[in-house]
Amino acid sequence: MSKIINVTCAIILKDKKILVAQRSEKMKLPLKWEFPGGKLEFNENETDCIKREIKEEININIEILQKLSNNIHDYGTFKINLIPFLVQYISGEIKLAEHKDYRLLERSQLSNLDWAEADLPIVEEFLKLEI
Ligand SMILES: Nc1nc2c([nH]c(=O)n2[C@@H]2O[C@H](COP(=O)(O)OP(=O)(O)OP(=O)(O)O)[C@@H](O)[C@H]2O)c(=O)[nH]1
Repeated sequence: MSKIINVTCAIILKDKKILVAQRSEKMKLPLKWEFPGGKLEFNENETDCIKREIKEEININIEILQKLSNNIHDYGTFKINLIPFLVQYISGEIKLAEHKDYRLLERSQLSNLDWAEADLPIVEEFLKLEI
């Protein structure tokens, strides 16, 4: 049985749009769309983790608005506990360190993406929020 990995991710609001990122060919789950984020480090809390990961991967600073429901998903070869945060863009120029691409989308466009499977319930929950 594979060990569970704790991963934080951020639904980033910028100019009333939502930032989504595409995984590169070299990453696990190649070319899938996801909310950027990454693995929780030893002794790190979830909010420090998401702020650090977004700075490292996207080069921007964020403010946390709300935590959404986590989703445990088994990919077969690995299992993750995906911990989502709704966040607001604060500052910085978007520069991708690892991802292949990103988009700033309207809510109505989110359902059309080829998402990493673990993100699907998170997209659903976000679409039900009244924001
Ligand atoms: N950051 C992020 N990872 C996600 C999401 N959904 C999802 O299934 N994952 C998975 O969670 C795992 C952790 O992501 P990561 O970006 O820190 O690590 P990685 O696998 O690219 O790095 P690694 O190859 O060094 O292990 C990845 O296997 C990724 O496929 C998501 O929305 N955001």
